[in-house]
Amino acid sequence: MIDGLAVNGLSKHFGGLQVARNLTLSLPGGARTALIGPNGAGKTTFANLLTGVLKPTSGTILLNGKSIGGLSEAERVRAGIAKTFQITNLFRDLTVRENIRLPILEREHRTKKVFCRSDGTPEIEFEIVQLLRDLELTPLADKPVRGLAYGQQRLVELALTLASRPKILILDEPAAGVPSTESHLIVEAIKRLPADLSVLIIEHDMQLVFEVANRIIVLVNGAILMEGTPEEVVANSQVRELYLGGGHD
Ligand SMILES: Nc1ncnc2c1ncn2[C@@H]1O[C@H](COP(=O)(O)OP(=O)(O)OP(=O)(O)O)[C@@H](O)[C@H]1O
Repeated sequence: MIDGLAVNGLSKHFGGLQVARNLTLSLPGGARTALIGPNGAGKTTFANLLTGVLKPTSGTILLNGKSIGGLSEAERVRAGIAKTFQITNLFRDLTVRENIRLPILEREHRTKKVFCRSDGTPEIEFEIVQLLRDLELTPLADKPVRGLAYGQQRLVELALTLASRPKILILDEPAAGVPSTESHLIVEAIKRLPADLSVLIIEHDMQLVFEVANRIIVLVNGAILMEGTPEEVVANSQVRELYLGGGHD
């Protein structure tokens, strides 16, 4: 059985506009792969094809050898494909702990916002403590989200996503809007993610990409221009010309 995600010949048209062109790639268990490319290259479209927000025009997506093409968004989350929540999904008046409790209750089919204010089962509370620790949020556990720095809020968002116990984690611009003084929080959190989790990072911040990714896929006009190590990508003259700019070194 193929371990992880295998995408084969994935294409998407919006009318006459082709935004994904015959994309073939794999994200094996433990992958730390970045998807980069200029604005409009099709990165978000590709993420939406993986999560089921969009249906492809053609092509297949296999997770651990099984097709997920026919699954809804919710079914794909249950199958193990998760994308980071947008910050607006956080309940700003609830504490960090209460926010993290919500997706766990939901996963356990006990979803009701009112329940997240009080302790769940010992297993649920233990899981929250572990997530808080993994993301170094323990000191902030009982603070309302509204008082946190933006970078810290992004970590809470990541904790919420991890609560679905994903096998494939898509981080869509994890550092977007995070002040440079806080971006190290994001980098460190990504570095501490479970080793066997496959991570796809869509990110414009090249410094962050080079710190956390060991494979980079370059997307241009909906097609893969190249895939390689960060060193190979930086050395590629087309990438330097098209994306990084000729002067990048
Ligand atoms: N629902 C849609 N209908 C029509 N065209 C769309 C739709 N969604 C995206 N597009 C187009 O598809 C192309 C790829 O967009 P996409 O958002 O995937 O690029 P991106 O690489 O994520 O860009 P950015 O880095 O700016 O976020 C763009 O030309 C965009 O205008």
